[in-house]
Amino acid sequence: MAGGKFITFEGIDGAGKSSHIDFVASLLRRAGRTVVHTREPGGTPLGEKLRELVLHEKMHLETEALLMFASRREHIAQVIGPALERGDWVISDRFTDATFAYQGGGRHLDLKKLEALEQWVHPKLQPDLTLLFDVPLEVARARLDATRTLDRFEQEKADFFAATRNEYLRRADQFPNRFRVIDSTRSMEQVQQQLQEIVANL
Ligand SMILES: Nc1ncnc2c1ncn2[C@@H]1O[C@H](COP(=O)(O)OP(=O)(O)OP(=O)(O)O)[C@@H](O)[C@H]1O
Ligand SMILES: Cc1cn([C@H]2C[C@H](O)[C@@H](COP(=O)(O)O)O2)c(=O)[nH]c1=O
Repeated sequence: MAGGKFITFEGIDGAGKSSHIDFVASLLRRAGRTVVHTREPGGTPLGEKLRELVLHEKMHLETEALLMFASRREHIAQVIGPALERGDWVISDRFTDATFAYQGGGRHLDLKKLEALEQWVHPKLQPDLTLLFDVPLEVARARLDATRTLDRFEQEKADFFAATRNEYLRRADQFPNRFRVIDSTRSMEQVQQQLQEIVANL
């Protein structure tokens, strides 16, 4: 795929990633890039229907993981792949690292099964850059409690988020060339400053 780059935003619920996506998108647009801003699960009409299901219906752990990858398959076919082919830059609020962190780390699904699904669904596609917004659980929880009605994931207990966060950090260690860990306990301005430096170096 020529020209464009694929940037993903990750972190436990309430870490602050969504607050900074528009900021990064506008930095890139100012630099003359065409930006496609999307999200997972979701990003397509079918993916958004699957999002409603996985965020609100009780289901078997493996069904949940398979639906995440079903949504992703459609997302790559309809949105991510064509955008990168056109040379656009794609910013996605979550991608496959979220499945490893939430279903693998948080729910303890065998990582080998997830690796097999990843190989099936996108054997050649990986983000060029993954921004991991990292905060202690209590900070994330306080931010969520202050702002919204919680979905099925957001209602999980502290040990689920501890395991999810650990898996994110383990992957950041495993793929240091792709991940940048953002200390999201800092102020919005400080986080934006760091993002500006990262984007300038892309
Ligand atoms: N650096 C920060 N300092 C203080 N508050 C922040 C910071 N970043 C985000 N917030 C606030 O925390 C709340 C949650 O942020 P946001 O929705 O961006 O989190 P998120 O990681 O995208 O969560 P989710 O994945 O559940 O959507 C928002 O009210 C936001 O304004
Ligand atoms: C892609 C993906 C997402 N999730 C979870 C993580 C979040 O709790 C929700 C998505 O909502 P948000 O607005 O981005 O916070 O879904 C998951 O468990 N597995 C995945 O692969």
